[in-house]
Amino acid sequence: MTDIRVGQGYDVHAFGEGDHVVLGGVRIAHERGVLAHSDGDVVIHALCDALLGALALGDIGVHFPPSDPRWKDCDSRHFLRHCRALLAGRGWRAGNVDVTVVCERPKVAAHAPAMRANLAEDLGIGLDAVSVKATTSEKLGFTGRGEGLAAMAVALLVRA
Ligand SMILES: Nc1ccn([C@@H]2O[C@H](COP(=O)(O)O)[C@@H](O)[C@H]2O)c(=O)n1
Ligand SMILES: C[C@@]1(CO)OP(=O)(O)OP(=O)(O)OC[C@H]1O
Repeated sequence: MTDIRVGQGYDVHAFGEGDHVVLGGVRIAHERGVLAHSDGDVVIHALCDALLGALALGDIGVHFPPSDPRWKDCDSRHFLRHCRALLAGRGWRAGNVDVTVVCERPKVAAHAPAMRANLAEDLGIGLDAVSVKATTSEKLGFTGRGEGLAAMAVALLVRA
């Protein structure tokens, strides 16, 4: 029987009108918001895709279609907790997860502890198993031009 699984996820949202972004469930004041059906939390969306990918369960849009009005402005932590339940129902849990946010601004590092705490709570795992990092793209590409932000995630699953 396989004892571990691994998945990866990636998400992008363009900046739009607004005064904050939500990353890892943390509201961060910013001069732009993001264009999204939900709260546009790229950290959680990438993480959900990593968790779903580890069990070949499709992606976040399969489970939460952007055409469904129930997910309009939805707190993405709801999606993450749902993914945890899907895993648990199949006998798995997250072992550790690692997320990288890519944007010039907002600066993320000071918010990483609160983001990690949210993710750890929603996944039911220890803080030491949840990593959140950030990088600029050195002014290159769409993130470098400040057109949007991206996140990449990797999740290792272990038997519950
Ligand atoms: N949105 C961001 C981007 C980066 N950081 C922090 O700055 C450090 C340096 O970034 P480089 O892209 O120049 O390597 C990085 O290690 C992060 O700690 C950030 O907080 N928010
Ligand atoms: C999260 C969902 C929810 O309807 O919509 P968005 O907030 O637009 O985010 P996206 O990363 O495009 O993922 C698709 C959807 O599942």
